[in-house]
Amino acid sequence: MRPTLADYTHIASGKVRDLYDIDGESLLMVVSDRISAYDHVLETPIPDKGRVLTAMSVFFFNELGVPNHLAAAADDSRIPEEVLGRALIVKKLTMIPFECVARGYLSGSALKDYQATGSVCGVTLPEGLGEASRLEEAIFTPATKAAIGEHDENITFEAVTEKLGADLAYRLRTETLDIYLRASTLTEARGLILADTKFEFGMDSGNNLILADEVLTPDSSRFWTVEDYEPGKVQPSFDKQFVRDWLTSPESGWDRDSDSPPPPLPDDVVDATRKRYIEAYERISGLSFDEWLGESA
Ligand SMILES: Nc1ncnc(-c2cnn(Cc3cccc(F)c3)c2)c1Cl
Repeated sequence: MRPTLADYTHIASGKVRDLYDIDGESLLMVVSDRISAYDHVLETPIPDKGRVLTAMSVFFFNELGVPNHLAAAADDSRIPEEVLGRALIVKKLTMIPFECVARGYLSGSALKDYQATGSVCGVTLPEGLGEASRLEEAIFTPATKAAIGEHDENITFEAVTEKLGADLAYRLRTETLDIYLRASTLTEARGLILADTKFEFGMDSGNNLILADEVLTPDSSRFWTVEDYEPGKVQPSFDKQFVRDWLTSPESGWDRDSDSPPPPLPDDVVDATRKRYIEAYERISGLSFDEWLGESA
């Protein structure tokens, strides 16, 4: 007989995820089927999104072979039935208060910083770069963790050093770039560009650096297709483009610049998006999503 979520203490919520305390040492990280777009959490869930993103994190935690916070199998008996397949038991860590972002391509806030200053997080880049330019070498672009609804703020490596000391700052940069390089090599061989990704690290009681949170999911990363890659313009998001296109089409009746919440998504957009998440997982992992535990929504 599995426990229920009510047996656990809710301790944090992100836009699409929730964190519970199990016993003071282990946490339950629950991924919902919610999807966000244009800084709004949409009212229409994407069935199985939580399970696919959980399966992706587990695949990469196993693939990368670096110390991580997974503390039990994905079918551990402490995981409630209602979240089986989209929840993981993780070791409670002392989290490092910075988002560790690796970028192999210039996009989003990094592109804005580059266009304003010629650099990103204090790293000067070559002239003449634009939207989605591939960088000769991936860069470490740390950021402060913003509250829900706010944007993370890019900071310099020196600022991280000031806060954490040089040793830990160097280790974070090295780990972040090493993992990005290995993951992006793997995904690109399967036709998907990992343009950038965000890691979170924590320290365990033995003062070891542990890879935590979600890893290399479409919520923590930008995925583009190799096939459609064309620098100089905003690349279509592998997983969210159907949602973005519909929300900005006349059919939705929504004005992105207004404060009004986005309307519910039509079934065909939901279904196409669900299929994209499953496609990303199956192409990257080489596994069938049908084999992943939990009930398909
Ligand atoms: N292993 C860990 N130990 C201690 N704390 C965390 C931790 C705290 N915050 N977050 C991000 C977050 C916020 C909201 C919902 C989420 F599912 C995740 C992760 C972790 Cl992963």
